Amino acid sequence: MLQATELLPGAFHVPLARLADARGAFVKTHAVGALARLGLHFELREEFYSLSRRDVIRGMHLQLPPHDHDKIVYCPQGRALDVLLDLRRGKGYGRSRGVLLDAREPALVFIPRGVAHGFKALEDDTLMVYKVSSEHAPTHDAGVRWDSFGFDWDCAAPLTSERDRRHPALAEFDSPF
Ligand SMILES: Cc1cn([C@H]2C[C@H](O)[C@@H](COP(=O)(O)OP(=O)(O)O[C@H]3O[C@@H](C)C(=O)[C@@H](O)[C@H]3O)O2)c(=O)[nH]c1=O
Repeated sequence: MLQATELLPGAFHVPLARLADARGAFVKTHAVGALARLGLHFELREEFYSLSRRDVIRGMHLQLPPHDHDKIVYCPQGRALDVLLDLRRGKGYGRSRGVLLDAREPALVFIPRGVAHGFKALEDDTLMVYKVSSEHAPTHDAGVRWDSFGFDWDCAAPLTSERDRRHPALAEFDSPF
């Protein structure tokens, strides 16, 4: 893993080495030792992926205590604007950060519990892979409306889910973190 950037306290963008040869490319996406060198200890409980067309916006999602979890995401196909929103009470509350995830320049994003996650697909067939440190708990699967926290998504007509349109605005969200 290459030089990491801290996006929000405890949230990291970590570039991944892409080893290309005549056959194609090789990318290591999980290395416990490299995460530990960033002070990160991650216990995998579930892994899943989503496929999105261009201008799909998913988010902003997080699981609430006691089912809260850390999350690692990466984009092995396509391109996405990945977005984090800090919902941990304190001076950083409500702060957001966006970072480009491009399969051609692989990187992962580590998202600690208490930080909501979302993204906009910048291309058709954008694949997002997730790893989470607790199991899916539908009763504790929460969110904040994607257009309620002042982030510029630069998207006139996003395709969103019914569930994502019903999330509370940031101003209405009662954070347990
Ligand atoms: C997240 C999740 C969903 N599901 C189900 C619920 C639903 O029927 C279907 C699709 O779920 P959603 O509409 O919530 O999928 P989606 O909007 O893609 O949810 C994802 O969004 C991004 C931004 C994240 O950060 C992820 O952690 C995850 O919350 O899959 C599971 O069975 N297990 C899971 O862990």
